[in-house]
Amino acid sequence: MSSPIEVVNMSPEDYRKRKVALITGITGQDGSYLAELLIEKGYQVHGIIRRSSSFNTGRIEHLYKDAHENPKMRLHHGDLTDSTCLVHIISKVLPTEIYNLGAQSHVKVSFDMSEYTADVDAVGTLRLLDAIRTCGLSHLVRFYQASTSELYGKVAEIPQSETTPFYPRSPYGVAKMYAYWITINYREAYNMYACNGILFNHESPRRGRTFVTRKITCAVASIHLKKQECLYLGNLDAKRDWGHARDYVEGMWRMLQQESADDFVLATG
Ligand SMILES: C[C@H]1O[C@H](OP(=O)(O)OP(=O)(O)OC[C@H]2O[C@@H](n3cnc4c(=O)[nH]c(N)nc43)[C@H](O)[C@@H]2O)[C@@H](O)[C@@H](O)C1=O
Repeated sequence: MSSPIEVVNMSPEDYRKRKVALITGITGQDGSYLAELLIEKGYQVHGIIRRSSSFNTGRIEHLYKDAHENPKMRLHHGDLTDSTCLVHIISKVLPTEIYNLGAQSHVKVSFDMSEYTADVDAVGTLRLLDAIRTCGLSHLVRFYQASTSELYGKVAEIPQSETTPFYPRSPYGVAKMYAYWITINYREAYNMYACNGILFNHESPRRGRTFVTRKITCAVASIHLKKQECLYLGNLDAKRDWGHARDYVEGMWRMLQQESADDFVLATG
């Protein structure tokens, strides 16, 4: 096994051959599908999880048994609000690819917790990008930023395209707007391979129950089982493009396998 000094002195090609991924937000819908995909592709996968008094690893339990039983996956306690731990984890793991999927991702909640949303979603992205620099890995690591169709917010045209101007309409959208531009800024200022994936809504059986698709499907099941009588919803005029999360995580991986970094939109059309 190579020492950390030998690893950071490798050529970018040899460094990437190690196939080590670090995922923030690994316990979420996308993180769990991405971890599965990367393990299948022969990556060693590392995930950052937030400390919680209750178990929050339900979506990745089938992948993570014990570090001794599954050496392909390791979890680290950490948080996007804590730069020290990000530097510590990155310097230990020496990832070849970093996927920043960690976020306060609920649009409605971002109005109730706007400062927290900005701290995690906007400044958290900056902390992660800067941790890569602090570890001296800017020229070696490939970085994926989970951007969002919420950047289009009050849409300037229908349908949206790569050239549609952004107009975020929530603290979530505005925080993600900062993350989008800081990713581009690090790409241009430090020549980092850093991509934004602007993803439209994507769903799966692993989608959290507070998002509208799962709220409705779970309610239908509960009503059928006579455990619930009615369902209360909010704005019914919104329109959404829905893809499947499993397809979209493959898109994330492909964005990091290009010759040069760019920003991409994923939607079903
Ligand atoms: C791309 C984007 O995708 C997601 O954001 P979202 O589209 O807001 O997701 P949602 O499932 O909460 O809402 C869908 C629509 O449905 C409306 N809606 C009506 N009634 C209820 C309702 O009762 N609950 C909820 N949650 N929504 C409702 C709601 O107002 C909205 O117009 C996140 O992953 C986000 O992180 C992201 O980046």
